[in-house]
Amino acid sequence: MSPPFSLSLSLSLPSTPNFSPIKPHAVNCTVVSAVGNHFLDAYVLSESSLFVYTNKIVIKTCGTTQLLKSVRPLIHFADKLNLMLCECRYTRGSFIFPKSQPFPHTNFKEEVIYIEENLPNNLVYRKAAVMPLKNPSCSWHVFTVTDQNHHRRRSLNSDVTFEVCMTELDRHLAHRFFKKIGDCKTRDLAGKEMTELTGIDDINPSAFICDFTFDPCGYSINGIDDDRYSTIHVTPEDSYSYASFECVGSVYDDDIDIVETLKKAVQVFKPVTVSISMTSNSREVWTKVTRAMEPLGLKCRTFAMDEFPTAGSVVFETFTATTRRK
Ligand SMILES: C[S@@+](CC[C@H](N)C(=O)[O-])C[C@H]1O[C@@H](n2cnc3c(N)ncnc32)[C@H](O)[C@@H]1O
Repeated sequence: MSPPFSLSLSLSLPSTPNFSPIKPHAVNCTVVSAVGNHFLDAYVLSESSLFVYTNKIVIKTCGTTQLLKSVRPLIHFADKLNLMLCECRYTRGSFIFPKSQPFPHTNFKEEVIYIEENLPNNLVYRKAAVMPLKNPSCSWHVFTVTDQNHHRRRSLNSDVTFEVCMTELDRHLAHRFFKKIGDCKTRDLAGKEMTELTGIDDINPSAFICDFTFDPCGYSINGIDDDRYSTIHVTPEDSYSYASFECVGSVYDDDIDIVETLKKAVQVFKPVTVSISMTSNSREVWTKVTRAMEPLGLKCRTFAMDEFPTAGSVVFETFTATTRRK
């Protein structure tokens, strides 16, 4: 029997206008940098990140990429390695520029149909939900699908995955993600400098990182810490500034408290709006998160919770700044 593997896809929010990078492949993004350790390989993409484990692939893209077009080739290559897909998860926020999204990202229903059409027949247990349903301009979309052997299995581990979207970043802080005029540093050096200047290096000091600066602005970083990954992507342009942060941690970790990590990441940007999705087996973690955002001047505006086969509980909260930032 083939060993099982799982596929996790997430689409980040904005489409970034005003540039036309060379994007030769089906999904419309390319690998720009890579690191690896004993547990996983982490790739920075021109539009976000890709993490490859022996039994799992996590791919995150944004803008006008066609993320879901990766499903068929990934399954094809997994099959060549004699791996059998046992679980697939797709998540995304609401599109900021829905009309700019190319097929198959036309609407959530169509996206689910597209994924289903491209999945093997063994994945029979499906659930799709929009959270909260009543607020389509600011909601979290989750689709999970699993095979017979996995759908009842509630993972016993304490992992929690945070997917954070931040908009209207503090202008002064966002401008630190622009290259200085006349700066001829190599991308590696410029990336290292941005990582230190912005305090991103302090989010998880034990992570092995891979940072990348774009020209004339924009920044991406992947961090790997044993079997866990974290990633940040920054679009600092004033009129549509945006940053995403995603990480995996444990609800029981004391040494690297996952909620502290989350707080540090939000403080790097001091955004006006933040949405946080938490996927875990713990129903308690969201209370810690809500409490942690208050001292940062962020008030919880919406809350939604749902259960998904194998994924566990998904909690989605949105926050806005209580005082308008400059
Ligand atoms: C960090 S990159 C891609 C990450 C994506 N926005 C996300 O949130 O996942 C986006 C930023 O890089 C800049 N950029 C410059 N050249 C780019 C390229 N060739 N491809 C993608 N982004 C580029 C954009 O203007 C934007 O500020």
